[in-house]
Amino acid sequence: MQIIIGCDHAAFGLKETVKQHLVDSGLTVEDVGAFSTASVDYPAIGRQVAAKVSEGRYDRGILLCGTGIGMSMVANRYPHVRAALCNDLFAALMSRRHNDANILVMGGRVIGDVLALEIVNTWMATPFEGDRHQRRLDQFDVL
Ligand SMILES: O=C(CO)[C@H](O)[C@H](O)[C@H](O)COP(=O)(O)O
Repeated sequence: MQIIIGCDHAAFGLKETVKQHLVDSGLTVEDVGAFSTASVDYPAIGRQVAAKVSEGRYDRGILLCGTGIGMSMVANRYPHVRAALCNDLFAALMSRRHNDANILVMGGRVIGDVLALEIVNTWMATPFEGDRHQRRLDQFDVL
């Protein structure tokens, strides 16, 4: 599975931790930054990740910012992107089972590294249940 990851300055440390965890798990990860804690504007990073997932160039994306809210807003403007803000394990589980989320968003100022890695593990391992949930996803793109 090909993963693309991005963050802003507020979640740089968490991004490094998550990226290393994914690489250690044998996954290929493209990192589009940020590459330090110097202040950057999160939309520029969120757009890179969302565009590549939207185009089908990556199976899954991970976006990290201070709260996760701004990255979620940016990513969900792209067709075929289902970005889910998951700062807890239940949201991570359900975003995969019911929403087939293809971008995981977390807030680096909200959760700690240990919980974040558990969320990543859950989100990566949980399959989409399809059926009635697919019917509902099919109703997303009405414009
Ligand atoms: O949480 C955010 C917006 O939803 C962003 O992730 C940013 O991290 C946050 O706004 C950055 O704030 P800062 O005061 O510029 O560090």
